[in-house]
Amino acid sequence: MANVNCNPNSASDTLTLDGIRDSLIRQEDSIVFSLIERARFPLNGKMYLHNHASIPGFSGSLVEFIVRETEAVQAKAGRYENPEENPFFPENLPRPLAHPHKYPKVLHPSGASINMNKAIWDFYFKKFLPLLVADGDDGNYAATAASDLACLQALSRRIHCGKYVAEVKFRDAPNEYEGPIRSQERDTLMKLLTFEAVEEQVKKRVEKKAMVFGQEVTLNNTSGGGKYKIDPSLASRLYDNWVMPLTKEVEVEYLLRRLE
Ligand SMILES: O=C(O)C(=O)C[C@]1(C(=O)O)C=C[C@@H](O)C=C1
Repeated sequence: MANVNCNPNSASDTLTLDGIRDSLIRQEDSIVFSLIERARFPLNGKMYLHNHASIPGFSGSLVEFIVRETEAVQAKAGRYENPEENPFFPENLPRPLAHPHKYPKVLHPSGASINMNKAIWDFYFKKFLPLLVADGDDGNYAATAASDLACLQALSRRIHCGKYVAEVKFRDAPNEYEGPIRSQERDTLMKLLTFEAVEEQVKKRVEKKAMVFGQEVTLNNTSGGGKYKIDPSLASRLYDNWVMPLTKEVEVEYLLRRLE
């Protein structure tokens, strides 16, 4: 079974760039499926309006309400004890009530302070979502918000795996990275960690996954006539414009702190 985790399952599992890339490839499936699920609903724009839902004792949009409440429940169950998981609303999260699982510590401790979720929230709602879904309002707000959260969590998990990618790149070539880390040269670090050929493959594969997962499956061999549940080129654009640039930003931020 392909590994969905960037964090190794046990302290003895070695961290390798190939292993982490395999996990990123597996996570593409989760991301593409979550987009297909969200695209079942129209925009349902009222969900995103501040205070439109008039929830007693709560100030914010309905989607914010659902994300905050869901994160609180998941925090109690220990979700954010996993160093791969980052909450969208980290303030005042309840402590875990469930018996904690011991995750192997492979990251530098200062990596925990990196949380890119504000940028993820902003691009997802302001730029990406209007391209993904049809205009309109079908009133299915709670189900729609739950599917937004599934997209956000899958994207956040993938983008924050940049911490593991950066850690393994540093361990594989400390001599190359130490100089630019000491002089805090962002641009040099960005160049060192970029592999354009890999990025091209990622974009092509994600587009293909959107075609394969988003086609109509029938029992006779007639295809859906080239109709897909989401536009395959949009999946590739999502990675090109936001997912990979933010993953690289996580990698740079991590490396800048790596020798603290
Ligand atoms: O695979 C890597 O080396 C990564 O750093 C991940 C990733 C990506 O986000 O997919 C980001 C930067 C590289 O240029 C290639 C791919």
